Amino acid sequence: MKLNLNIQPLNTWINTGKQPLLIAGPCSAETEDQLVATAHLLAKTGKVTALRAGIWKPRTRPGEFEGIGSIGLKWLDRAKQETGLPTAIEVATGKHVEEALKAGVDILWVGARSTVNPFTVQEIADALKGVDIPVMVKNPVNPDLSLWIGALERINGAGITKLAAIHRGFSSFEKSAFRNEPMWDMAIALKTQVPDLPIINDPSHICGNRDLLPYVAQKALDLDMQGLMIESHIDPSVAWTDAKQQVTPSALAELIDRLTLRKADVGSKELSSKLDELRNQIDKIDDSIFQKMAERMKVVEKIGTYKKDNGVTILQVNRWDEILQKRTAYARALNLHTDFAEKLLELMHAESIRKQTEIMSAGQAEGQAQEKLTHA
Ligand SMILES: C=C(O[C@@H]1C=C(C(=O)O)C=C[C@H]1O)C(=O)O
Repeated sequence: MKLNLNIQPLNTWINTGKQPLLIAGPCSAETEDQLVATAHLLAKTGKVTALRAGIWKPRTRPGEFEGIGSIGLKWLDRAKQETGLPTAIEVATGKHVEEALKAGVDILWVGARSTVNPFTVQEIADALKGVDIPVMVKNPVNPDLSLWIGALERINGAGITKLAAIHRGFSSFEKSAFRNEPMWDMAIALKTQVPDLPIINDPSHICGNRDLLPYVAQKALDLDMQGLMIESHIDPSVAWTDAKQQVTPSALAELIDRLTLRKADVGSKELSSKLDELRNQIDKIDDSIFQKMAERMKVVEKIGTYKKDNGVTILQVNRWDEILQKRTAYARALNLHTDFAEKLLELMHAESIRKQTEIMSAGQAEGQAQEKLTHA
């Protein structure tokens, strides 16, 4: 289902001339020198679209550096005057919005910890009423697409049409190579539901360490995201926050140079007719996969009826296990990824269980209704 948000195209409110669009700057504004010097080095790379810096930092545990606060807004303004870079900061309260607007900040973003809380988002939205400023909404900490969309709707509802989403990954109990699981499917689902909404990827918070940045940045661009937000510090080794994931401005420039830019627009006739031909093949194959699925479901229905008549349970663990083993081995032989085969089988099995449950309970529901009638 497509969602209608009132959004202005990205190129009407940010300079999309640089490829890729890049918002860079330190995780936190620490001192005036650190911020201004970093900004100059970033501007010198010629690759940066806007300067970011954390002024108020939401920290998980108390007692950590919680941002330099309002004074940093003056430093940010100086950096902007000296480099010409527009500025971007996170706001988490109505008061932050007021102060940022007064200080002439150009772009605001709502952080992941705020997006989870509709009260906070509404407070920010209320403070933005009647203001014409670009706002970006980071995904909520937890993988909940509705919360992300809800926050975008609240900000849009306040009249903000220069709107974008930021994909910064999702918190997960299981430890992996990433600080925040990318769960790319969430960003794809958002793009599918709100195709006009630009999505900026934040490799720094997904990765949590600088080594993984190129991989995530490239993947984001290949998924047709509209830009990147990457943390950059003049000397990451002494950064007060997120030292491991920040890169120097020159390392950032190198990283950007190594990215391969691909176009979303299929463009030329030759390219599009070749793609059309291959897509026709995909259409036919997909149709036959669905026909086979429907055939399988017909057999499942017969099995369901047979089990019902003979008092046999729906779930048959041994048979299910046998299917999992045999089919994943077969999939491997066909060069299909085991995870993919398992997921597909699990989906089919769940649907098979659902269908058989429907068959088993059909009579039951009728019986219960009959019983109610006779007792009435
Ligand atoms: C269809 C059956 O019921 C369930 C569904 C299965 C399937 O869809 O392949 C396999 C085992 C059962 O858990 C069956 O018992 O064969």
